[in-house]
Amino acid sequence: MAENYKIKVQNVTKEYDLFKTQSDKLKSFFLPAKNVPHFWALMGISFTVPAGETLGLIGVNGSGKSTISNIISGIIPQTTGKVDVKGDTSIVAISAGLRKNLTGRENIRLKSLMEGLTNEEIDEMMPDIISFADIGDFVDQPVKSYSSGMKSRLGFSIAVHINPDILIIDEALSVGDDTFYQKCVDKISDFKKQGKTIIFVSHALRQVELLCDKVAWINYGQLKMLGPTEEVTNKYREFTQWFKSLSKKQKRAFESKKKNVQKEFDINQYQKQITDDYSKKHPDDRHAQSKIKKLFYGSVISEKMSVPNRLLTGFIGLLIIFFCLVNFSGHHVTRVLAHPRSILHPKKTLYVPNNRTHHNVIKQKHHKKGIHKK
Ligand SMILES: Nc1ncnc2c1ncn2[C@@H]1O[C@H](COP(=O)(O)OP(=O)(O)OP(=O)(O)O)[C@@H](O)[C@H]1O
Repeated sequence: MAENYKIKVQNVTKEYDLFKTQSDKLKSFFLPAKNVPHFWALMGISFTVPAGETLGLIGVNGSGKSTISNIISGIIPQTTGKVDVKGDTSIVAISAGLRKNLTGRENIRLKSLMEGLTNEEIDEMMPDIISFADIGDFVDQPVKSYSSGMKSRLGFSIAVHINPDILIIDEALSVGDDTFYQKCVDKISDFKKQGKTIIFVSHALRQVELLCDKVAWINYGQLKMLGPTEEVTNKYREFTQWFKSLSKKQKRAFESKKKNVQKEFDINQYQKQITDDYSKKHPDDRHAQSKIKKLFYGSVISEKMSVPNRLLTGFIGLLIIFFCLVNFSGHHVTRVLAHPRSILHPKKTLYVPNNRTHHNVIKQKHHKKGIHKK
């Protein structure tokens, strides 16, 4: 029987390379990056969200909530693990999805087209989206002139009117005023009644308690707890109160210890641990290793180029440079191949194909000027 879930996340990790400069990042595209520190924003997260459930994601700043939401929405890829999402997702985040140089109205059209709506459907929905966002004449101004509250209103309005199967709300309600917040809560409740699936990322525990059926507490890249809303929020409150009671020095030491674990995380060790756990549960399965390898890497699009791809890209780059130099030298490519040094002695005129040789071209020029050599 098929499992009745909308989102299934299995052993998901996310690694970031902490490049010092943009040029280091660009270089790493072609050459293996050396001495670049790594940071594992997620160190193996697994959970399932059944259809119709509202799951809250809570955790301190930098714990990985946005990273996992963005992976589920398909905005960024995971480093390892499997993410299975059944249906269309629409994400509302304070800073996601709006093009700052386009007007509000243009953003509505662009985002709706990207979600597969036709121009007729968008024309029909446009007044409702504008009215819900309640941003007045600003709808025809570029989004870069909006306050964060206005961006959030517009983003939320577009996302709910597109009517996705799965709605992901990342901190988008935290910047709106009370009236808009109430409108959003009503809309989210409507969504819940319609049996839609929602992921709600927030630091506002009261909002989480009001809206969520279950809560996942993400703690420094790991799933610390998943369960009924009150159980998890109560434990999280205890943790934040304990953390607040620490001195500044103790807080810094605690955070740096956690971040070091994220820097030193060993993906191979983690894969081995998951394989061992699987083998203990299924002692007769001789394919445990390959199954876990497939689970880790089977659905991952690598952001890094493999060695053959690096070599191929480098070779194509060299070919392009070679043909540019040949063209610049004015010699025929066969001559350059036969006498490579000729590339260092460019002709005065560029290579002319067929019978329009250098000599003929000069002759024609002289002819036009009326110069006749005997
Ligand atoms: N592009 C990136 N490059 C390097 N590190 C990144 C990148 N994006 C996120 N991170 C790091 O990954 C970790 C998780 O970030 P994320 O935004 O998911 O946390 P969060 O729980 O949503 O935080 P907040 O509550 O502050 O929004 C953080 O330590 C962050 O610095």
